[in-house]
Amino acid sequence: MLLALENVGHRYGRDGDWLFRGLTIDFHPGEVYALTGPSGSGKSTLLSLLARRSRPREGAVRFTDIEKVSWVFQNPFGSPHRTALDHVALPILARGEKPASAEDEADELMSRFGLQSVAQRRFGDLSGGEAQRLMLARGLASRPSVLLIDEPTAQLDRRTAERVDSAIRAVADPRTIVIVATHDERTRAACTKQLDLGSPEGPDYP
Ligand SMILES: Nc1ncnc2c1ncn2[C@@H]1O[C@H](COP(=O)(O)OP(=O)(O)OP(=O)(O)O)[C@@H](O)[C@H]1O
Repeated sequence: MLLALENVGHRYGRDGDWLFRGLTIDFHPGEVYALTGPSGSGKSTLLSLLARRSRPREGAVRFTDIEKVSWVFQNPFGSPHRTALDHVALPILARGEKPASAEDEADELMSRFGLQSVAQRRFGDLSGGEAQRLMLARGLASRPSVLLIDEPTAQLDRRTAERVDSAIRAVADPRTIVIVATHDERTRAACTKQLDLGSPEGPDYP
């Protein structure tokens, strides 16, 4: 499995400023990549290219054996009346697992993200940090080749954000390439590799 950028550059419009150019990097499963840079540096744009939602103006994004790309958005969303556990079990059932093994796998994911005690709580009653961690667990439950996470701590206070940062470490998975767009220095530090779109000398590579 390979996800790679080869000399990728992007700008909007024919005469727009280049957001980034010459990005070349291979992304590997098991790593958690922080994608950082100031507002407007192109983090969301690069996530869209990696999700195949748009194509780069120059260079190429290579997808080899990438079957599924999932997103975790900035604002957690779910079914307010369903339990937290259901949110994780459903994508496992959707993969075709039997109910008993879906339940075991969902339990394992809930404990991995410190959510055992809220497993039977309704989604609508979760705190912001719990809901955000649940989104990470749900993201992994669908077993994507690539998991894109957009600003996971933007809406959270500092203490809650710290628990999400430790969940960022838990999201590392040998089957999955994880890429986290973030402004947050602590979230960045929680990742295993860093890709900075905003450094004065141009992009920094891991
Ligand atoms: N569809 C579009 N058409 C024209 N310009 C766009 C489009 N999408 C984004 N831009 C511009 O491209 C630049 C980069 O936007 P992008 O959202 O990728 O940055 P970002 O680093 O994710 O910013 P933030 O941290 O504020 O979310 C911004 O100046 C934005 O206004």
